[in-house]
Amino acid sequence: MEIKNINILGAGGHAKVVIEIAEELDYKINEIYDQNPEVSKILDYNVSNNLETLTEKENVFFALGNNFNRKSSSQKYHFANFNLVHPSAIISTRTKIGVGNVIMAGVVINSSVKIGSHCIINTSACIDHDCEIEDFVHISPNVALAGNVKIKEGAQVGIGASVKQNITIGSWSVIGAGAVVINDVPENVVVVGNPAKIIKSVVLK
Ligand SMILES: CC(=O)SCCNC(=O)CCNC(=O)[C@H](O)C(C)(C)COP(=O)(O)OP(=O)(O)OC[C@H]1O[C@@H](n2cnc3c(N)ncnc32)[C@H](O)[C@@H]1OP(=O)(O)O
Repeated sequence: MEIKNINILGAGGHAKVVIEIAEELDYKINEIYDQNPEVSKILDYNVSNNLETLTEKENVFFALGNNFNRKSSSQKYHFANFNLVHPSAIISTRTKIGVGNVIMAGVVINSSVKIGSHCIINTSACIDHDCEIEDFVHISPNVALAGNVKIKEGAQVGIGASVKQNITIGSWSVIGAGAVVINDVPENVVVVGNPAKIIKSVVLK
């Protein structure tokens, strides 16, 4: 049987879920890295803080919840050319999908969806027909995207939010938990509520 190797960058809460999906899919986890010198263990794995050696590694999977950090890591490291898809996810065979994405338990992706690279499609999210999700996006748990929604680069749709059909959410914007989005959202803003309204600009960290 082919041995599938993976190195993981990130050792926080999100990384725990990524690790368990990789285990479920029979990946061999070579090493786990985190820049925080106070983090030396995750689950039952040791964590290396020597990120210099990570530049030499292949198949690095970015288990980082911060969308901007996944983008900057993708410019530094040899990223994984595969996706980690939980076996319980239901994904239309007509989905086009890049690399480095994690698709968690209970996700449903319907017909003709496009997903870029290094996205998080979190637990039980539903992405309906013809949606387009660009790179470095995070679709949080229990989000519902209706048909033909476009989520631009680096945006985060917060837990439990709903987005009406044909809506576009601008790059790096944040949709608050539980929001109901019925109008297009420009780039670099935070929106909350029902109906979702802009409350501030996004400061990228
Ligand atoms: C597995 C996982 O954990 S995946 C991660 C899932 N997590 C999420 O989806 C979190 C999404 N984030 C949120 O909802 C955040 O509250 C944000 C991004 C919308 C705002 O966060 P902050 O920038 O820290 O704003 P802050 O907490 O200061 O709130 C600003 C105002 O908006 C209000 N507000 C914040 N979030 C929401 C929300 N989701 N819905 C309604 N109002 C909200 C606050 O009450 C506050 O109002 P006030 O000024 O009248 O007091």
